[in-house]
Amino acid sequence: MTTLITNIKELLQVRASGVQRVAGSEMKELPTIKDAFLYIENGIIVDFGPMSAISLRTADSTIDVKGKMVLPTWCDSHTHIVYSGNREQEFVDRINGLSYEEIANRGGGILNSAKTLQQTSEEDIFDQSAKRLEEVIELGTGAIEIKSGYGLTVDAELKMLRVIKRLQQHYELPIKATFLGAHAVPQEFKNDKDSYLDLIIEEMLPKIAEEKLADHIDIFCETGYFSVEDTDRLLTAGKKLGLTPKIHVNQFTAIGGVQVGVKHKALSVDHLEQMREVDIQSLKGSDTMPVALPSCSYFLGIPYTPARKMIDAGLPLALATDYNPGSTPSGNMNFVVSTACIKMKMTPEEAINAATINGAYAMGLSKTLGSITKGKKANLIITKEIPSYGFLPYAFGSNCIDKVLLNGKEV
Ligand SMILES: N=CN[C@@H](CCC(=O)O)C(=O)O
Ligand SMILES: [Zn+2]
Repeated sequence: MTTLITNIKELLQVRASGVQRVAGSEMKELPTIKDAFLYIENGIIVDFGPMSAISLRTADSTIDVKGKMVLPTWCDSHTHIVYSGNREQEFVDRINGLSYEEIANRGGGILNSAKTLQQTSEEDIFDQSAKRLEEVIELGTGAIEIKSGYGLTVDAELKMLRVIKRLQQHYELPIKATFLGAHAVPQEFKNDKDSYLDLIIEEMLPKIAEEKLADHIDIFCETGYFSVEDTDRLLTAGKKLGLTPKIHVNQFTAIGGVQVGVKHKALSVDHLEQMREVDIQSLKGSDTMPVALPSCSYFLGIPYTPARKMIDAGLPLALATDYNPGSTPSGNMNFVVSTACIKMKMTPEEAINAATINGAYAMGLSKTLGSITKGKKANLIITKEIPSYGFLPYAFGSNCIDKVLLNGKEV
């Protein structure tokens, strides 16, 4: 099966193979080809270039996209889209003055979602999550990471991970699974957090490894949740079973989460709304990708990750949604890219790099996704007619996407 896309107004994020991520001042550059073509064979990008260099090719289908742009699909490296029900009441409670922390302390928050999920069948969770996944694919997401963490019992955590596995089998896009059993301390372990960690390490992890249900291990390293010592212990255990760390740190307080992540060679450290100079320094020279989640900052009214400081210090940065029922009930990467420009003062080039190649890196997928490169998957966004690529973040709230292709096929 071959597809030829012709008359592309501008082909964005064109990279030679071997570029796995971009950092610091490199993020300001978004390589493009104007008036381009792109050729796909069996779901893989096999050729592209200026229209003037198009050779006589036959294709099973041709898409003429005059006036439109083509770019790699968004790579959303941090989501919790497998959940049950919603938390609109907490949203209203926050409008009326309660804080996220106060709601959590009253048994709301993550524990509220866990209670609902424990009472929902696997089938029902699958159906609810599949709807969200289909919605974000239409919004241009072509690779995604999904976490467990709303189960908090052996059975419910396994149930979540099995739903993720079924999503992997049903959908065309790559899905990475992350085990987040240490998302919150369940009520019954309130005064005995160590026993909950024992349960995770001794019962959950071996089953997950045996059934090959996860690629990554995550923990909410945060005041009132899990400490740096807990994080160290869990990541050590997870790595022994082949799970790569990808962790929640520095959302509300900076307690050393970045350092423990770097120590364990985490693939990414995510949130980073509270960044000290020492945290920026710790990331320098490491292979760990910092990930910002601006929709979470927007929804909770908390600070934004200091992207400018981080990029200006030479760091790479990825952008993701954090789609979840409590802090970010949105999986719209277009909104993330706009908000990064508007609120974090990232340039359109930086934001697009952060949401494509760097997002792919934060999932361990940048060899196959995240750029227009020969040999990579043809997971592509075809925009509507737009004047420039800067229009994508500028026109926040508008849907600028005409078509999404996964493995070269229109969805
Ligand atoms: N911060 C920890 N976990 C999620 C929120 C979970 C929830 O409120 O349900 C996050 O990444 O924002
Ligand atoms: Zn999260």
